Amino acid sequence: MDVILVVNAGSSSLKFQIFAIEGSELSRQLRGQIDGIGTRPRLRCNSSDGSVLVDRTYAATEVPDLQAATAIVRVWLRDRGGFKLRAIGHRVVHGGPDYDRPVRIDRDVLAHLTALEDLAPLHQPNNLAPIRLAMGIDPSMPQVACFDTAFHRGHPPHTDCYALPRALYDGGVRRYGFHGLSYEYIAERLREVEPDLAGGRVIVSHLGSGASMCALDGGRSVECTMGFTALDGLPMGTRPGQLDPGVVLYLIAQKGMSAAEVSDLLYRDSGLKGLSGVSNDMRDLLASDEPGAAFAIDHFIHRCALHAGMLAASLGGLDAFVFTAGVGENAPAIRARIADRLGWLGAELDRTANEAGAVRISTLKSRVALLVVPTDEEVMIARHTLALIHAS
Ligand SMILES: Nc1ncnc2c1ncn2[C@@H]1O[C@H](COP(=O)(O)OP(=O)(O)O)[C@@H](O)[C@H]1O
Ligand SMILES: CC(=O)OP(=O)(O)O
Ligand SMILES: [Mg+2]
Repeated sequence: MDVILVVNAGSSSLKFQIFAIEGSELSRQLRGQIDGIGTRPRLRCNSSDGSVLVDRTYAATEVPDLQAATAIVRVWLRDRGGFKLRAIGHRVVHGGPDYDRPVRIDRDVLAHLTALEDLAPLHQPNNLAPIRLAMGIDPSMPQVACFDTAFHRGHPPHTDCYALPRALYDGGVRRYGFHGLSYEYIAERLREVEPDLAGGRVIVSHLGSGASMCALDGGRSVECTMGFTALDGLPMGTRPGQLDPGVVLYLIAQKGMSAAEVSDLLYRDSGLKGLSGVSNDMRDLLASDEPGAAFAIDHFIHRCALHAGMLAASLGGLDAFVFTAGVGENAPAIRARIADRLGWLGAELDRTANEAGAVRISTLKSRVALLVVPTDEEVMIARHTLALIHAS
């Protein structure tokens, strides 16, 4: 069976899927992930009919990082056999100013993407490591990079610039936005499940370990809370979200911190983890009695509400608000608190539907449709990969 392997290295998880190629169609064969990397690692993989192929937990020290997770997944996939690998599609978080669509990877592309590693230190090195590994094993294997940033590349310059001297914009310092594969998938999915809303004004809130919101106007991205890097916008598992740059200057000038120390603080020790002193994982915070856990959640909800207001302003109103990703799909208590803060926009939560995990979780009289739509960055990557290998 000819297949495409899709690899998606997030900040706390490694997700993978295998799709059989059936002409111009794809059929999912298996879907797996190691999540909780460094905290509570768990390898799970299901076949297309939902049956469990593996479900195994590890000690945090056994899977401390993405590299260890990649090694485990590689061995597990190799032992399964039965697939003829035709191409590998990768999620690559940062595409910089030059890539506004997926690209077939060669050594030049890889060098270009390597130069962006510092702009996405939690992701880009992890995204590129499996590309290099596969290139070393079989240089002729087609590999495709699909970017988080590409879906947002149509933002006009006056919205994706910072108010800095123009030369910096020209040199690439601009708001790129991230989670674009997730937003592209949701925009397509909305056309199937909610065609009337898909053409309207929609905010998608991708609330996972990394978190952002995207304003979709008629299915096209017009704003994203993330910017030059995936640090901006909402508070996240270990990242602070929006921050006065004066804090960074203060830490360097007054506290004597090096750039590397500030980077570690902002990428690894802030967000829910830094604020709560308990965990970066929303599940742990929801289960905790520590006052820090409740405080971090209060902050998260508050910032989500503020950013939702900003994006609603960018759209000039709101027709639908979509929850997705790890927290958005699985935490009804968080959805309820965010939905309550959208009341001024006319949103009204149906609490029973929310607890039951329905797709539409707003009441019939709600002026804003509240939806839960599971994301699938991997199928988006597989579609792009298939299109590129067919085109070449
Ligand atoms: N049942 C749940 N309740 C609350 N939060 C959850 C639940 N399941 C997963 N999460 C949260 O989702 C996060 C992972 O989201 P995900 O989108 O998979 O992240 P990423 O792709 O950034 O690694 C976890 O850190 C956890 O906080
Ligand atoms: C861009 C980003 O933060 O991605 P993730 O949520 O997968 O960590
Ligand atoms: Mg993710």
